[in-house]
Amino acid sequence: MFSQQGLRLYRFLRHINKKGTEFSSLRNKYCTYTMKYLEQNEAINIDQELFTTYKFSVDQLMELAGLSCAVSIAECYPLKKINKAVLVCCGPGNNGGDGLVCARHLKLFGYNPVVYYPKRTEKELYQNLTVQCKAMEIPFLEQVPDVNELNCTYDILVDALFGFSFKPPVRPEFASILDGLQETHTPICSIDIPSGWDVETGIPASGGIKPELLISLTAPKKCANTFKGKYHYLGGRFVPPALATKYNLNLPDYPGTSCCIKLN
Ligand SMILES: NC(=O)C1=CN([C@@H]2O[C@H](COP(=O)(O)OP(=O)(O)OC[C@H]3O[C@@H](n4cnc5c(N)ncnc54)[C@H](O)[C@@H]3O)[C@@H](O)[C@H]2O)[C@H](O)CC1
Ligand SMILES: [K+]
Repeated sequence: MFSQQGLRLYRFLRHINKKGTEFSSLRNKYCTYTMKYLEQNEAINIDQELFTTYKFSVDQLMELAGLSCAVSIAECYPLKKINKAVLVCCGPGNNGGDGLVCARHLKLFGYNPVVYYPKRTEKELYQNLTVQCKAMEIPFLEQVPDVNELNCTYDILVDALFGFSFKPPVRPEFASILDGLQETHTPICSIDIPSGWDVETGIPASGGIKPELLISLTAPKKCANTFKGKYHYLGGRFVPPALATKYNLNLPDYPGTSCCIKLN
């Protein structure tokens, strides 16, 4: 029960809160038009500043990045609407590391991820991420899956092959998996960059993969301007405000405590 004064205070606070929500959603609409789409060098520089000036470790950022990818995928492909088999294709760099983290979180969310990780590195971080996935009974494929397997065995494909350090053209060792991803009709979720695309100009003129979901990390890169898929998400909620200001990122407000935000 409210007193008259309490009721007035309650209504006033509700009004302020509603205005706050309206302001936030207006701001987000504005931000989707003015958000900075990064050049390759800007993405690399921001990444470096996070490590050097802000003293983050790769493990910290990768965990948050991979988690935000798993949450975005679960929002777009909820378990009720889709079966659970997910193939996570991981490349040799940090984009591949995001994929391994994403696979582990998808498993915790109730999906059945399988990892394809053809070019492994000796670095301790990647070895640990691999052990963690295996300890969670996530199988690793030994052979490159063909297009028939991509179509028939999996409900979702996660592309964590290359991120913002990719320099075209694709080297031969990744040609068959990228060909398969280009031909398949199973939905593809790309982490940060659709693999094989130029980070700035986007899909190659000769053709490339066409993801249904793109999860941009930190801020979208210029190639996201040519993305025509169903869902564009932003993840990697770890950017210190001063860094966002320095690079004029103009990021939208993430809703509440969420680690990702839908941009379209
Ligand atoms: N600040 C952030 O937003 C964070 C993003 N993260 C993720 O890290 C990637 C960028 O990682 P990086 O290790 O710099 O590079 P890539 O994964 O893009 O790839 C490097 C890897 O790929 C090889 N390679 C490059 N070009 C080719 C090619 N043409 N053919 C074959 N192989 C190629 C290269 O030799 C390297 O081995 C970013 O996109 C995010 O996904 C972090 O996780 C957290 C911070
Ligand atoms: K990718």
